[in-house]
Amino acid sequence: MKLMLRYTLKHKKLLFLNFLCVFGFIMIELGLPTLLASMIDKGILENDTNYVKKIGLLMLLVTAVGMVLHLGLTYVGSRLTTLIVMDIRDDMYRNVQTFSHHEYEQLGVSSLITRITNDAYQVMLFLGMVLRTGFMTPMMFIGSMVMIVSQNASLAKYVLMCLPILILGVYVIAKFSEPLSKRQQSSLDKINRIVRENLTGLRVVRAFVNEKFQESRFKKVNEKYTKNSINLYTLMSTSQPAFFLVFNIVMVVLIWVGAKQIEAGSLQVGSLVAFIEYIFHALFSFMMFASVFMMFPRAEVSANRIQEVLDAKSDILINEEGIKETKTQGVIAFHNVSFAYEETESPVIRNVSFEAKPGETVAFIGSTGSGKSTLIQLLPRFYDVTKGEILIDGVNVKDYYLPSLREKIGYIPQKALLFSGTIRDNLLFGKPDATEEELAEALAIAQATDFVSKKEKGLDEVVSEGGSNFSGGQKQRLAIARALIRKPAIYVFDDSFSALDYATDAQLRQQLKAEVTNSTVLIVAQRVSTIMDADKIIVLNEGEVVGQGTHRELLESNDIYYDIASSQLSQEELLNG
Ligand SMILES: Nc1ncnc2c1ncn2[C@@H]1O[C@H](COP(=O)(O)OP(=O)(O)OP(=O)(O)O)[C@@H](O)[C@H]1O
Repeated sequence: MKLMLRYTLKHKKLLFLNFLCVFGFIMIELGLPTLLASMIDKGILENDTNYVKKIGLLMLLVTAVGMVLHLGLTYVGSRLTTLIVMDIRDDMYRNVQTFSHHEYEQLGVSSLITRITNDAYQVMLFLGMVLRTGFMTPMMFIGSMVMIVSQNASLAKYVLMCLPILILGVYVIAKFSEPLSKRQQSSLDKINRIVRENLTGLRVVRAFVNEKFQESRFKKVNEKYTKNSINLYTLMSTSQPAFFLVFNIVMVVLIWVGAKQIEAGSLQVGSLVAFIEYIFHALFSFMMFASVFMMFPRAEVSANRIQEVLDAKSDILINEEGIKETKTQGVIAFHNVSFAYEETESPVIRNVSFEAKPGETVAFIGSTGSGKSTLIQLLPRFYDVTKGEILIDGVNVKDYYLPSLREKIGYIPQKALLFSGTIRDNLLFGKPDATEEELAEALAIAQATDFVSKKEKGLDEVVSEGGSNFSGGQKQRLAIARALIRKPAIYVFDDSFSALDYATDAQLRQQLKAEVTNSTVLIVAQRVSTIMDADKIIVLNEGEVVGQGTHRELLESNDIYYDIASSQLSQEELLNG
């Protein structure tokens, strides 16, 4: 509720206009039955045609004004709700951008997508309803009740008698709809997750001929969602017939009692017609308000899910006051660094220390799961160390203004990711103002000139979602070119050469070496041939450094390194390495 109120109050002018339209519309709606009563009693029953015409014209005019106000109300209400939801989505997206990997993992990417799209949409539906009818109906109800009681108190008691029954019904429906709404949104999260997994992993699903299994997985969650939705909508839809039953009973009683009063001469026909009109307004307003009230738990569930995203604070803050400039560029020092993921009990990095200077290449090798990727992700603060410290240019990474820290680092992830757009767009992602020469130079070093020039549109070739129209090796080379364009002080290659053939890998590293003479290079690799020229190789085993040195030194002194190298290189390569 607070969330919706906060965002609505940001648009005070539109809100005021909304109120104005509501107020005018109510005045008109409440005035019409009185005009009608007067037309019947003073015009029709007394055969005064002029009076009928006069009041008829007045009613027409009033109805026209009412229509304009109604149109205004719909326009202002829609504008207001779309603006509110736009603000909510913007704020959610902005906050999600600041999340560390930990918050992404905790909330789940699929759930975040549902929250930004569907939950925001649910809030929009509810607010639309509130703005159009939520304010109007209570006022209309109160106004109509005042007219009902003031016109005929003896008939009014029948209307008042049915109100507690209606209120109880609305309360019961709202109470039951809340848990159903919660379940509905969480099954939507699951649908989203399975669709996402299935579509991104379509090739694996097909290769393993697992379509039937995946289909049944999807069917299961889809059925659950449908069942929940049916229960929710059934619950909501019982409200209308029940309401009309009560409404019709009240009408029958009123017409019965009213007819008797007319017979006794204590009530005029026109007054009874106006009275019935007011009752219709009162009960109809009540029903509309009840619908808003019943929609509230559903919207509240969504609003709470949105609030959760807005409240989630990253443990890795931007640090506005942090250091932006340093004297040196690219000096790295890890001091007794340990790290544990929140989900894992024991540390996956244990007491790691090493140093790297500009012009040096430091490589990491070790069995899968030994902690190589985790270790280098601590550098740009994708995660924060649990113990120890990491210094870049003598400053603890935590003391930097976060964007300045990340600007120092050219990070090329294990899984090359391209954005949809063109090749040029993807390269400019690294440096928006890069010149044509800079683009060409980066492509040349990354060994990408050849395949890019063979594309029909060259740099303007379209990149599909996730870069699916490029091979794994091409994607890796474009991802490397994107990082090279920035000319950062530190390069971090997380197994970024794995999809390249040996010759391209060797050419790329050779050109890279000539290009990045003043930068510090960290390379994670599975292939010994990729890192054997490194100035320092660090061997990791279960998160611990079990060896440091050059290729030659490690071959002689480190069994784990020797085993890895001998499983990949020929005897000749081992000896000449
Ligand atoms: N997000 C995560 N949450 C929890 N545990 C994780 C997470 N990412 C990795 N791990 C665990 O941390 C350990 C180190 O993983 P890491 O990816 O750093 O290894 P690696 O040496 O880079 O492996 P590979 O060579 O296969 O890429 C593994 O045991 C892995 O299961």
